[in-house]
Amino acid sequence: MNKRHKRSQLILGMVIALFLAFPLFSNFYWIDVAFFFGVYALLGLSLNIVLGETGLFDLGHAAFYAIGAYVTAILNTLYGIPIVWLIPLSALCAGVFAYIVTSPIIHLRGDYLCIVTIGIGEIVRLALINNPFGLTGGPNGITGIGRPSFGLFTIDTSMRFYFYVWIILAIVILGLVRLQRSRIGRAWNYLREDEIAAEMSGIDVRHFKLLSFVLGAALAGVAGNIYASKLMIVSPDTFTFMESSMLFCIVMLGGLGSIPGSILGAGIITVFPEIFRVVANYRMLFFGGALVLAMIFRPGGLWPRKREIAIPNVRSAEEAEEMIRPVAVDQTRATAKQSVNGEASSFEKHILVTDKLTMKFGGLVAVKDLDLVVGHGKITSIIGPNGAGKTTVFNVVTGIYKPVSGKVYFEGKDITGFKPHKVASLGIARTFQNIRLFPGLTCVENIMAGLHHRMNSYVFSSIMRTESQILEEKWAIETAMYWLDKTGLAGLSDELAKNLPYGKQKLLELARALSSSPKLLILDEPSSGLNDKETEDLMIFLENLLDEMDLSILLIEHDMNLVMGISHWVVAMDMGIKIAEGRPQDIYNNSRVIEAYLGREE
Ligand SMILES: Nc1ncnc2c1ncn2[C@@H]1O[C@H](COP(=O)(O)OP(=O)(O)OP(=O)(O)O)[C@@H](O)[C@H]1O
Repeated sequence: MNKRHKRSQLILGMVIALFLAFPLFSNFYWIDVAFFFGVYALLGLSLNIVLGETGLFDLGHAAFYAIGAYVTAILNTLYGIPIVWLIPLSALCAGVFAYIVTSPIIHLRGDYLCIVTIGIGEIVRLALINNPFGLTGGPNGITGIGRPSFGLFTIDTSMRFYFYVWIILAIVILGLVRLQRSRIGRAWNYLREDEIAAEMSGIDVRHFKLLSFVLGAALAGVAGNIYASKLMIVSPDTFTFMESSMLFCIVMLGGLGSIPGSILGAGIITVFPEIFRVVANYRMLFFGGALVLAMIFRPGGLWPRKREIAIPNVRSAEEAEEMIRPVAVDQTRATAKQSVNGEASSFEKHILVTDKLTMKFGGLVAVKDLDLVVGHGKITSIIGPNGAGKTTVFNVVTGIYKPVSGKVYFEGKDITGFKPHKVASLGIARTFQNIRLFPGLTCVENIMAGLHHRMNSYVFSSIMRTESQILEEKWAIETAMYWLDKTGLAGLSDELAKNLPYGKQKLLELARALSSSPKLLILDEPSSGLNDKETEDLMIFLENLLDEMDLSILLIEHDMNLVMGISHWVVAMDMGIKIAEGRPQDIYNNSRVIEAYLGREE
């Protein structure tokens, strides 16, 4: 057991001891405060999934809390369904409600999403006040809600509620920690850091955003159930915009994506007002000031998440090889395919084909009727002056833009208009002209993004830590370490991507693309910002990759030495049109290409 592990266990032991001893040295008033601390910790953690992990601004989270509380109140008072049975039902109803209301708006970002979620919160509150179908009791709410009971044991005292909520919280924390360290948690973090890079790495943006809303809402629903059974009354004035704002503060104050941070934030929000009750009128002023100061001096929150990946135990070389093998197997698939019958078919020769591809931005034709072929196992370069439309071609091929007309075929399959994550999962990986990494995540986590679509574990297997999930995680970490090593970044596994120098960031982006075991690698100006030596190393690296992986490469490059040095085929573009194509030497001497770059001699 290492030192860190021992320290964590010691801290955990102390926290449990404090938790058990707390009722012994406090009165009922403070036990009740501790209960509400637990409820707000649950709520903070639920919003942390949406806001902290996924970066989605949700200022209407109290709506999901309300759904949980009202489902419990209605079904318990009208039909006598036991409170404990209503815990999963509250979670389910809040989750389904979140799915229904956020599905149409999930594509919204930042402040737009924020405003719409405020609207959702207000609509729910107003609906509760209006007493639909006579179910919610209007402004007075619902009274007479029962207590949770387990057989003959009923949770009916402050002390029991205290243990009840904190035991549920402990189970929730365990599940969330596991989720955070799984493929699901990483996918959420990738979305928070850079949505386009995440989607291009094979992550279904819509799906994972919805998942975070649904799980966050379900957890808020559980908090609603506990709250309703403790107070035995629910009314709309609990679930106001102020309540949502307070939950927002909990997450921001604690630190985005930090589980201990959200608990600390909940502690501050619930315990401090009680301590400062004598100056009750100035409480909000104090909060506002504290939040401003916290954001200035600790913009990452009071207890930010420390990012590190638990590297699996050192294993024998054979075991490591076994783990990484899937990459090698995938990499060799094309070789076998090409050698069938000696002569490859047209589509086997050309991994990518575009047919009369056209892309417009308003009145500007960025790409016009482009016919492009990328040879199987070859390096094809697109060159052309600034604004020629090269990056637009990449964006259309990778699904970021939908073309106005024309088709894109990958391995003979029409992929025109496919979403970027679908394109990535078919075997196309790319890097970007202006590097798009996940800056706040470690190098290993960045590379693991490329492995996402090759992994299968989901919510249940991640929370339960099934054997297959553990194995898959180990495989992903081993594979990421392999590519880290291969791209010359060994030793930087736990370094945050944003701390790397520019050249290393480029390599990291390349490692992420390669880890997905692509059939076609698309590189947008890979040598920009590199010095001559680094460019030469890159050239050798790419050529070696072709030998080792049987990969096809399509690149945009301004460095003519690189283009002429490694390309098998060069396509020249100007003003959205293909003006020439051929072997590098032919293009080098082509008068139209020279003219496009240097202008016509008067
Ligand atoms: N999202 C967009 N909206 C509007 N116009 C765009 C958009 N993306 C590209 N363009 C325009 O399309 C044209 C082609 O741009 P593109 O970035 O594809 O050129 P490029 O050949 O890659 O240039 P560079 O070498 O400078 O990167 C340019 O005139 C550019 O301004």
